[in-house]
Amino acid sequence: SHCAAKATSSTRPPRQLSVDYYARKCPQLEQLVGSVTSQQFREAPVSGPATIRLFFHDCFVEGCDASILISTNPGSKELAEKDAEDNKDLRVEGFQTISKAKDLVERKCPGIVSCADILAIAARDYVHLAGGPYYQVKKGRWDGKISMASRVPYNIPRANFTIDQLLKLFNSKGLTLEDLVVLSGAHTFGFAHCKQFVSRLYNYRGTKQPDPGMDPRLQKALTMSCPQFGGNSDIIAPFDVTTPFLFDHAYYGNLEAKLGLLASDQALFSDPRTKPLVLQLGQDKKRFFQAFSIAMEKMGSIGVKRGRRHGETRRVCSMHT
Ligand code: HEM
Ligand SMILES: [Ca+2]
Ligand SMILES: [Ca+2]
Repeated sequence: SHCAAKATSSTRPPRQLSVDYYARKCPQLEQLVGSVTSQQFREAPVSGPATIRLFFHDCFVEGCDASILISTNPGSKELAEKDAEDNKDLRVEGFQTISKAKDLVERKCPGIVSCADILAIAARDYVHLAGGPYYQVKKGRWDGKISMASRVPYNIPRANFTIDQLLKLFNSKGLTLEDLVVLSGAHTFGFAHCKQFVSRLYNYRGTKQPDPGMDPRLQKALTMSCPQFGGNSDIIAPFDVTTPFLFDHAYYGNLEAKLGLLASDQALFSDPRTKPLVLQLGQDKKRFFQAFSIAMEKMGSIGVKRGRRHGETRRVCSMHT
């Protein structure tokens, strides 16, 4: 009847992604993206961590909709997401990867594939290229119409967040305590600027002492690159002192050894809710890889859009259509 029809249309099933979404319209999509990511990876390995972080920052603001890729309109008062303070340190290599892949995909399958899906595929490619797991990527995300710097701050976690703050934010995205621990494992590669951890090196919480949760040898080494005041703001340190370019489970072993770089990393080991999982993942690479694949799929489906009302398919990822 009339009422039943109305009920179905307003309670549509959750927007679903699928592995074979482009099977008919762009069957060679993954190869096209793969040719770009493998070349970029050879020429600039930092493209890996750069792109995975880009994907994370995209999904946490407005959902996985490529809102992070939009450039601020010259002359506009409102800044786009990528120009927000918390996104300033996203490396260009991530943006370049997506722009190159999109150019190639547009040549072969014009007007078909969203930038959001290309970002999800490229992130997976780099995880695998760096030695991590290979997992299928579900597709069907539309690109978003909104990109506002003002929506970034309360959606992106900070290096000094407590586990309570991290959990609250992750829960608000539909992610669990386990997802938080597992996804933080992405800090198995890549780098952070001194300002993100310098508060742990000299005067931790006003004690005039370093953070007791940091190994003294790591603390010493980091003070060499990061002076308390007036250092070079371009200096970076690896998240994983043992294998900074390899996607492995060393991150968790490092936390056990007090070698976590950010306070938010080391907090995963000091909090009794997350410590058991850190210990397990540190001992079991296979388990970490499986869990990471599942958690990336979950993160990759946050706030997914479908249809013209909320979405668009861009020709150029940095510009709305
Ligand atoms: C749990 C909360 C998290 C916090 C507080 C956090 C914070 C940070 C910070 C401060 C940096 C350094 C930025 C810089 O100085 O340039 C960074 C880098 C990075 N983050 Fe996270 N992050 C978190 C979760 C994640 C997640 C979930 C992922 C991906 C799944 C991720 C992937 C990365 C990667 C790969 C880098 C290195 C980027 C590069 O070298 O270019 N992070 N993160
Ligand atoms: Ca987004
Ligand atoms: Ca590593």
